[in-house]
Amino acid sequence: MWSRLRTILPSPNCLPPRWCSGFVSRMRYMNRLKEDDTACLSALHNGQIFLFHHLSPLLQCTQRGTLRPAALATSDVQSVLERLGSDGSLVKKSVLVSCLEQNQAQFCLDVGELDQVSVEEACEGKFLDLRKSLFLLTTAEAPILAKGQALLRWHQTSRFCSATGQLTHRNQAGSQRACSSNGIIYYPKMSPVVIVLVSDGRRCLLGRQPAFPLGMYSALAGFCDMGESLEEALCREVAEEVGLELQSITYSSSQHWPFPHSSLMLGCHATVSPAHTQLQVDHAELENARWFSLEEITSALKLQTPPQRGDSPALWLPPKQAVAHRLITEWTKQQLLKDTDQNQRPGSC
Ligand SMILES: NC(=O)C1=CN([C@@H]2O[C@H](COP(=O)(O)OP(=O)(O)OC[C@H]3O[C@@H](n4cnc5c(N)ncnc54)[C@H](O)[C@@H]3O)[C@@H](O)[C@H]2O)C=CC1
Ligand SMILES: [Mg+2]
Repeated sequence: MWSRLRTILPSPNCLPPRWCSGFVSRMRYMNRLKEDDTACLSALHNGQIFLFHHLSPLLQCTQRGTLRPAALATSDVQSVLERLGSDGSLVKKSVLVSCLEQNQAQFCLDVGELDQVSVEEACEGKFLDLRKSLFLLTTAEAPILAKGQALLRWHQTSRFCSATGQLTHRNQAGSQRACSSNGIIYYPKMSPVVIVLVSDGRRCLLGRQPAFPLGMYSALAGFCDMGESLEEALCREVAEEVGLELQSITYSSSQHWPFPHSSLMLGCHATVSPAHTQLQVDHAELENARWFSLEEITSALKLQTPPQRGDSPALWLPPKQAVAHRLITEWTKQQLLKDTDQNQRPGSC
């Protein structure tokens, strides 16, 4: 078995907009807000807030009937909270997540201590589970919600120092917490996860976990063990879950994923020998895994609505925002190109 990691430049839509004018100044401004509590508080007063309720984001319906995250002016959020009987201190629990042009900072805030329906009515929106939201949202704000939820969850579960047992206190941006007794600083935690679309040259391999929505299959994924490289983790996960040995690995792109806790998903393509494609699925990890043809994948990519109970079983793919979807789309394009090349070769009919 051998593996090779080739770093290729992801397609432009995977990259942060660093060539847009103002990118450097925005990044430096964000960095300053993480270090300077007074500047961050002032940015919060002039900024925008995405509200969450018990980690579910607030979405609003657009005039075109689509959903988008509600980016509310901090002053409006402040008035709503005051009307609902909360004192002004709640807004200060916002966490910094992004920055618009003209250095307008964006924050996320969980108002789970207030009545959900009252906030929804006051803000003309609905709090929706983040997983469901990611299936429905098409806007560029989806990653901001994922980041916001991950940061909010980290603060909710990191209130005590694991060395002293004392309370920890956050900075204004919410980018770190410090122990009140010995000053140890804690930063938000992420787990590296490998995700791989395995191909035998003609078909691609997808797996299904019991908790997935009806009909959904995805690329194989798994947490990296301590001490492992990306390549080692990929080879181990594929061997464990489906009993195959990888021949080659190509890096595609990465993604932050907030479920179940924060992960950094490292997305790759891999190949196995067409002579060794027999699967031995570990049913403790996967409900099923199987090879899918290009035709099956292209039909699934066209589906607009998820299969319902009672429908004939149809393949349903992860949402557009998931790196798994990106890997599947990249593989499909590559296969279609290969087919076109073969058909254009002299002598092909
Ligand atoms: N964004 C995307 O396109 C996709 C994301 N994923 C994500 O990938 C992640 C990993 O996939 P799985 O197949 O579940 O992983 P997995 O194959 O490693 O199995 C999960 C098990 O690994 C163990 N584990 C080891 N280290 C862990 C850690 N740091 N945190 C939690 N559990 C750990 C636990 O026993 C857990 O039950 C999942 O969180 C899933 O949400 C999965 C598929 C698609
Ligand atoms: Mg897995």
